[in-house]
Amino acid sequence: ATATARLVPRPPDLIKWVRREGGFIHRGVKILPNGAHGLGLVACEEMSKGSLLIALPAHELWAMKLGLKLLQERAKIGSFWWPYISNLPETYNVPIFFSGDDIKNLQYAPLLSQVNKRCRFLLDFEQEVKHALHGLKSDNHPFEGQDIDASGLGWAIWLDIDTPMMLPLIDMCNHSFNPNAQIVQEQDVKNENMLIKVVAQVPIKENDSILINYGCLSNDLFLLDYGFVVTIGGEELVERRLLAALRVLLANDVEMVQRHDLNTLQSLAANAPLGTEIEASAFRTIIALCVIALGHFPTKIMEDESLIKRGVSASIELAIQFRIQKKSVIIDVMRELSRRLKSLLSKNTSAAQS
Ligand SMILES: C[S@@+](CC[C@H](N)C(=O)[O-])C[C@H]1O[C@@H](n2cnc3c(N)ncnc32)[C@H](O)[C@@H]1O
Repeated sequence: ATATARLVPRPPDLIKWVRREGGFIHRGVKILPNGAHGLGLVACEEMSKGSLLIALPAHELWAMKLGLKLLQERAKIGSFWWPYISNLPETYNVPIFFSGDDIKNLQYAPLLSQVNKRCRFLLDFEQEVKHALHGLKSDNHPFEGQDIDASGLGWAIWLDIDTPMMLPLIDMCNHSFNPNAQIVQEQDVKNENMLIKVVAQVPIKENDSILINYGCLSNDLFLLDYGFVVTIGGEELVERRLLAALRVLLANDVEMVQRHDLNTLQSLAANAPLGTEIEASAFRTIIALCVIALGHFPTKIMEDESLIKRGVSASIELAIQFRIQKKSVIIDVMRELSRRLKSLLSKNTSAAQS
C-alpha cells in the first residue's frame, strides 16, 4: 500500500470526517507516509502512557461484518462511508489476487493450500452472486450495476479476515510486535454500544509511528492476509525449548539432568551442561532437522533467484524473497551448529589426549 494507491487519488480528509461524526482524535495524531508500509499514523507530539489517541463514535456499522456491504457502499460515491472507503488502498498486495501462473510459481505448500482454498471459495461465491443477480435491472440491483467478481469479493473479504469490523483511521495503524498502542473496546456508559479506542501503551515520542500488534500470526498468514512479512529468525540460534527437550531426551542419566535448572538446559551458552556426547548428539539432531526442513521446499535458492530475475509480480517476488529468507535462516543455523560441533569435538579430542 502506498500513498498514491488509494481507491481515489485525492481522498477526502479521513481525520476531519471521523471528528465530524463525533469521534475523538488526539491533536498530535497525523496520517503520514510511512516508507514501504504505505500510510501510517504518526505522533506529532509527545504522548504519555495511557493517553487516548483515538475513540471511534459508537455506530452500529463500526462493528459490522464487511464483505458485501463494503462493495455495495463502494458503488455509492458521496455516501456516508465514502471518506473511509475512498481512503482504502485500491487493492491489497495479497495472494488473493494471484493469477494462476503466479500460484504455479509460488510452489510453496502451506501458502498454496490457503490460496487455493480462498480462491476456490471466491470463485464459487462469484458464481452464486452472479446467478442471484442475473437479469436484475440496474434500479433494482443491490450493487448499483457493479460487476461483482472474485477479485472485488477478495478486496472486500480481505478487510474482513482478522478484524471483522470497520475501523476507520484505526486501520491506518501499521503493525509491530513491539507496539506502542493498543485497541481497547469499552462499553459506552450512555448506551449499549461498544466504544473502540486506541490508547498509548507506552510513552510515545514526537515523530514515532503509532503501531499496534495485528496478532501473533505466522509469517505465512502475514503474507497471505496483509502482503508483508516480519523479520524472521530470532536472536537465538536454536529455539530454547527444542534445545532443552533434545538434551533431556538424549541424556540417559536422570540425576545429571536434575542437577541443572531449566534455564541452563535451555541455554546454548551453557556449554554442554549434560556432557559433550549429549551436546554433540543434540547438535547433530538439530542439523538433521534443518536438512529435513530444507528438503520440504520445492526449489533451491538459486532457482528462486532465477525466478525473480525472469520477472514476476510484486506479490510473488515478496513471497519468493520470504522463501529465500526462510531457507537462509535454516542454512545459517546449520553452518553455526556445524562449527560449534567441530569445536566441541576437537576440544574433547584434545582433552582425551592430554
Ligand atoms: C491495516 S493497513 C495499515 C495502513 C496501511 N499502511 C495503508 O497505507 O493504508 C495494513 C497494511 O499496511 C502495511 N503494513 C502494516 N504494517 C506493516 C509492517 N510491519 N511491515 C510492512 N507493511 C506493513 C501492509 O501493506 C498491510 O497490508
